Amino acid sequence: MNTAPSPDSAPASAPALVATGLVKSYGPSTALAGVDVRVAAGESVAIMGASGSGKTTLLHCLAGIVRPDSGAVVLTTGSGRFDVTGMDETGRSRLRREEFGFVFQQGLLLPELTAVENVALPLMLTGSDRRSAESTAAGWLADLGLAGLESRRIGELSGGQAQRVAIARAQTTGASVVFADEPTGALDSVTSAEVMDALIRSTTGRGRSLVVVTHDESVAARCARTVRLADGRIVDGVSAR
Ligand SMILES: Nc1ncnc2c1ncn2[C@@H]1O[C@H](COP(=O)(O)OP(=O)(O)OP(=O)(O)O)[C@@H](O)[C@H]1O
Repeated sequence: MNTAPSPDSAPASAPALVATGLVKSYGPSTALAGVDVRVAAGESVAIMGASGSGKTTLLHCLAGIVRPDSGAVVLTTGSGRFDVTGMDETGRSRLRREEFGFVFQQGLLLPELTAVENVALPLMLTGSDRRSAESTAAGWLADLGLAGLESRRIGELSGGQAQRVAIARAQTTGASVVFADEPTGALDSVTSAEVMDALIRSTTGRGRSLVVVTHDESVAARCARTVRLADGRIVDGVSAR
């Protein structure tokens, strides 16, 4: 990342995301009832569980999108140690831009932009000029097997191609951790396998961590470890370390 947003004093070390005691309620509904989870550098972790078990809430707490009612999330990267839960919204939003990448089911790509413009956007938001951002973006598109499709708008791509554009976009800023929520939910099984391979290769293959929320056992099987939630608690796979 360019500049460390308020790191505390710990020395730089390999990226790792450590959550302890996460509790989050929405009115009377308890989404997380005390979750501890650790994601090591270069590790891929699937989060599984029935609908309503708290998967997306956990992912959002880990990524600093949602602040838990209690508990802590700490990210350690080469840039420093970040108290994700202790930061204000401005700090968390900067952390999300600079240290985290996101891939969602629908990709959240901007349909009016081309593939290369979508991938270049996060770089331009962190200060790169258009020419160098698009050059880096084109490199990521090629890495994900999309060379030649740079100028296509998102609607002119297949679902699998669009998800690979979303994966490229999540990588451009050098994210330490990539979060994916049902990244293959809209794809057939063959395309899903290809997209998961691309996602894993471009993240853990480069030492980044990957956290994937999925209902699909075949997607989870491609991750190094699966954490299972039931009623806001981890029931299996608490930590490999
Ligand atoms: N913004 C919100 N407002 C109110 N309740 C919420 C909100 N987000 C989640 N919840 C509730 O918290 C619980 C956990 O939701 P969450 O979306 O984390 O589960 P999930 O396991 O991801 O479910 P699904 O697989 O259906 O997406 C559910 O009871 C849900 O209704």
